[in-house]
Amino acid sequence: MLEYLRGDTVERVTNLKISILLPLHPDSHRSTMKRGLPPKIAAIKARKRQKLDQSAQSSTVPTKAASKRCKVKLDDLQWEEVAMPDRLEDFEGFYGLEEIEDVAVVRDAITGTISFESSTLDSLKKKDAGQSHSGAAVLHEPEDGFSDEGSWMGFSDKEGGAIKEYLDEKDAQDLSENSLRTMKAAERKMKKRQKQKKKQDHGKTSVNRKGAFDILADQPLSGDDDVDEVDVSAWGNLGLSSETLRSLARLRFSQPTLIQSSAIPEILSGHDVVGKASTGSGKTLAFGIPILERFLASSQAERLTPLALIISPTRELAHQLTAHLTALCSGSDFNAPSIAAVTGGLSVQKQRRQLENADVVVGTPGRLWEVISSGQGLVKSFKQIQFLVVDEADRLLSEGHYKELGKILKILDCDEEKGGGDSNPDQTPELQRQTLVFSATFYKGLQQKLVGKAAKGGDLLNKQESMEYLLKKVRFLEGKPKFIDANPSSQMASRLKEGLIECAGTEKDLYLYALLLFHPKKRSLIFTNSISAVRRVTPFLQNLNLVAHPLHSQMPQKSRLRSVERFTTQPGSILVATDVAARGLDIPGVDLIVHYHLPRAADTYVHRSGRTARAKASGISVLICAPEEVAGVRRLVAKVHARPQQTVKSKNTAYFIRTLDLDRRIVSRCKPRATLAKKLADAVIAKEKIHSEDAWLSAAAEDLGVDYNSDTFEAEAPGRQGRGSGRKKKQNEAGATSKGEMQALRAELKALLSQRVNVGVSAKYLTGGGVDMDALLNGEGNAEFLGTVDGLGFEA
Ligand SMILES: Nc1ncnc2c1ncn2[C@@H]1O[C@H](COP(=O)(O)OP(=O)(O)OP(=O)(O)O)[C@@H](O)[C@H]1O
Repeated sequence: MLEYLRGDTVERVTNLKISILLPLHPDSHRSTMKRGLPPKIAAIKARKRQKLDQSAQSSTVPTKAASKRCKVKLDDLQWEEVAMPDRLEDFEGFYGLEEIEDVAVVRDAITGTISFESSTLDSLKKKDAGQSHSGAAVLHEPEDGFSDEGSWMGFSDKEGGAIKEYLDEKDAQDLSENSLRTMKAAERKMKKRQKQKKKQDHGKTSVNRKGAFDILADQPLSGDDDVDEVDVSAWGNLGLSSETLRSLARLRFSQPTLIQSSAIPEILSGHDVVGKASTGSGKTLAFGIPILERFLASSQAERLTPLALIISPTRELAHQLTAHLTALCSGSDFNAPSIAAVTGGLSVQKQRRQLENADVVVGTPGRLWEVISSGQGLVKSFKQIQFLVVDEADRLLSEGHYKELGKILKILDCDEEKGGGDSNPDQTPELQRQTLVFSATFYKGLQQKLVGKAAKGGDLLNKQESMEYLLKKVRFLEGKPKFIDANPSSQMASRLKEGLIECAGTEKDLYLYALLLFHPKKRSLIFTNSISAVRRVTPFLQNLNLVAHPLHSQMPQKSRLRSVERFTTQPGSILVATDVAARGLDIPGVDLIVHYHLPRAADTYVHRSGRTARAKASGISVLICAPEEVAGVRRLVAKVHARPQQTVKSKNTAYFIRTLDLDRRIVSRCKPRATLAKKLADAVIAKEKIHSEDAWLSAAAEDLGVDYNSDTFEAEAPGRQGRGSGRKKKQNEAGATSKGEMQALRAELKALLSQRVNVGVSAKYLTGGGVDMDALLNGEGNAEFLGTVDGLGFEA
């Protein structure tokens, strides 16, 4: 039986476990501060003691029920501190939790006074009697310790010595328990590695169901015979181990990219590095290879804490980085490091378990903070990492994203033994880790926002400014990191073609569809600025028989991964996404990027466009904009292409993004089907919305005990004529489309989709590459239209 203990209202309970949360202050004899222990160490000790006590009791005390109880004062009870989650140490020792087991709370039936009974002292006495626990404390009969009034008088000196002896013994056991745990952890790690090795030997992967990123991890494997034929001599002067060179051969990476050849030697020599290089230029391996080298060089037995922590702004990127680094080690003849992804949307418990064995941890700031700070001992373990990598650094350090990263950095940097932290810089411990910061973009606007000024424009930061900005946010080993700018003149991929399509704001859906028809069966990524647009555009395209998948942050994590997986595996599929997909995603074979909504900032334009033309591939990035947006877009793109010393205003040299030529007759032929597809999509969305609003209002009305009728509510609700009423009206109209009307619309659309739109198309497109003759002859391509985006005015 268990009851709450509240002042003197407590009833007699047996085997009560009392847990109280009490403020610790220096005067309290239970305070961890009084014992001179930092809260965390006290917590660990308490945990160990608790375990030992439990095992001692289970081995020495016959049963709790059978043991004899004696009266004891509340304050004389053997309170035990409870290990607190690391996060609570942020309260700087203000709170502590203590608990005690096996205490009976007794209320005198006549006087109503409360007293406590415990059998713990009794059990200690039994240990002394040498029943099973050698060297246990010597205690007198519990009754001897009580005064005539029955209150506990405390231990004599002799007895105090006995307790000390008992505790000393426990300390010795603490030590051996500690080493036992260390050995067990090492054993677990070794077993895991052996398992991995076995799987590698059998050419298996550790995942049953391959997701998008698992596929990436498996991708580059080839037979060992082929590996010997890959010439990796170009990596020769970077000082890499034979194991890493073999892995690179397996990946068929015969030479390093510029950022890799510049950054790897610096990192290997122990420097902090800030690396800037264009999208798709191999920044992941620029930090991944040195981490692998350090892993191979260090003895596995001596490392029981993670070697590296890699922080990514999005979940998808975190999983991709995990897969990319796994691919580097897949099929290798060495024991591969264990790489754990710690991202939101997946089980925290599972991730905590994975962390126990992880050599490299890749995660998003929010989940990392949650897992590290609420775990026990994880902060200590992460303080020992040798590499901290901040990928997409300008994003992670920007306003709105820095909060959680800042908390992680603070907790890793603070010395809890001295009460240090960034509020107490003198006591901030010396750094042991290297910090590696990577991105394709570092923006001035970011820095201005962070120092509280309004951001004007989005000018690129030069080296000096980037440094000043970074030094404010991140601690570096040497005070000043090495700054490596692999592409000082441009952050856009060299094989990227850019263009814009001008159309009325209300016709973006139509032009998007037409653009996709000009680009049949090619993997396309469409960016919008809002989740609602993703929800609308995806079914619109699906209604037009295009294979489209949604991706936004409000989707469940499993659906997010599924969308990316399908986009990666289905040829010619389309991903409609918010900017959650803008950074870092490395999906092979993305041919076309469409900015359905204009990017809000120059860095977003760079990163969105960077999802194509990666490594040595080529690709196309197209902005769809309304006439009034064109001038702004041109300025934004010119800014992105401006060289560091060049002003955007110097018209002669400024980059000028071309307007693409879509055959307007084809666009107008697409209009009826696009209109129908939009109508159908809007109707479905409106029905869903009305249904969910209705369900919410019905539930609210039920809670309030009032009747709810949606029609009356609509008619009588105040303020319904105000802002948004037009949209609401449209939504209601769309939602009112009957089943029969929907069926008729679908049939009409089906008939339209069975016709080709480019019958009798201008010969200009046939001869100018507008029609893909190979696809036509092979019976491939789009059923409605045969063409390629090269017909849009790009030079072949
Ligand atoms: N040395 C190399 N040779 C050939 N391909 C490489 C090499 N290094 C990396 N790659 C490939 O290049 C692609 C892009 O690499 P990665 O994702 O690291 O780019 P990134 O610079 O981080 O891009 P972003 O800025 O968009 O995040 C990946 O598919 C990767 O496998």
